[in-house]
Amino acid sequence: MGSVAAAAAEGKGDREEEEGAKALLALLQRVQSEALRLLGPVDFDPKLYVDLPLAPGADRAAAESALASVATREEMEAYLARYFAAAGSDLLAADPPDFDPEPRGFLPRVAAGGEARAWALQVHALWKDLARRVAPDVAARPGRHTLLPLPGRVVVPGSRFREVYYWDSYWVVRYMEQDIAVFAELIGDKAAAEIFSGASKAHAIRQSETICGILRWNGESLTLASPHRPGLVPFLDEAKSVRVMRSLQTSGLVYPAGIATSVSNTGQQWDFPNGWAPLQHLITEGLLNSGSTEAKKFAEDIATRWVRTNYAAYKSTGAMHEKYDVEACGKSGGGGEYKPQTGFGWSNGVLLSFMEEFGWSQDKEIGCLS
Ligand SMILES: OC[C@H]1O[C@H](O[C@H]2O[C@H](CO)[C@@H](O)[C@H](O)[C@H]2O)[C@H](O)[C@@H](O)[C@@H]1O
Repeated sequence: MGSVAAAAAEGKGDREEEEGAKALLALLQRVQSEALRLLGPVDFDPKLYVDLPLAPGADRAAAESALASVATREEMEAYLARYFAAAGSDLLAADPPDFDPEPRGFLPRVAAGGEARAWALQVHALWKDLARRVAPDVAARPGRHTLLPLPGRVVVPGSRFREVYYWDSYWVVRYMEQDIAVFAELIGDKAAAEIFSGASKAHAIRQSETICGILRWNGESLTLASPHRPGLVPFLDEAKSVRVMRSLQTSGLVYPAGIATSVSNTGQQWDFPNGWAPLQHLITEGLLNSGSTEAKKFAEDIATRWVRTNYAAYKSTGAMHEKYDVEACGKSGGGGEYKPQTGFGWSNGVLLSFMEEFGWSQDKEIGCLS
């Protein structure tokens, strides 16, 4: 085939894939509505349906027609098994061959031989479970998947959150810029692609100069790289820092196991009594960046509560959680639209970041103080 003809054929193929992707989304929306009708709200997780890739060899048009005759929960199960592959099956485990179970410079201020360090190493090992790569079929036949292809390894939050998440990634890995550059390229935003690609390269250079506290696989950092992020948390002068701290201390948000998300108990997950790792981290960073010794002590106090509750919950459940209940040490969070999830990207990143920043001495109790 001549090059013009080949390019035309390729363009036609791209258009077909694009139309296929739109049609798949429309079909999955219909499947989702049907599933809600048949399963009822309790057993229904809306995210499952939008994550379904077409099964190898399954025909989308046939799946569209067959949906009309699905009338029971059992028929829905059979229908899904026939036409779709499992949700998340287009993200493959990506066990990093060069994973170092205890990298050089790992948490230098956490006492060797202690319980805290043994646990931190277990949390570090969780990155292996959370590493994924996108299956080759996603790029080859995008019309059969709802996932966007990313070129390298990625780290996912965990459980039902099977793909890369926007702000979660900040607490997981600084290399997020690389992924944003790819997404920007995909939607044709060349300017954004250049900015984020440049930022990614700049971080890569800075990362190679920073040794302590950065864990690497293949030259990529997999934890929150530095506890100090200029730009994200503003620097306040000492007087303002103390005012902000007092206001936080009297806000009704400070609890034995961390800072609550809000004072309203609505049953929603971003409300009381839940505490989320990124918020503990942002507040702690802000206090640390202040010129006030008292604010810095308060930052350590918040981090200590958070580490203890994470530890106690890990000991009793064997998992790191997406959110925690700040009312009691060792209790994971709940509420909202889906079952509480474990894994968990940003919780692990914040925990390791706190351990790095504040250390943990041999004689400091890691469990809950009763
Ligand atoms: O269904 C409620 C929300 O669930 C997701 O958001 C939650 O998990 C994300 C991944 O950890 C996290 O980035 C977000 O802050 C959490 O609220 C989903 O991404 C949301 O679209 C959805 O509304």
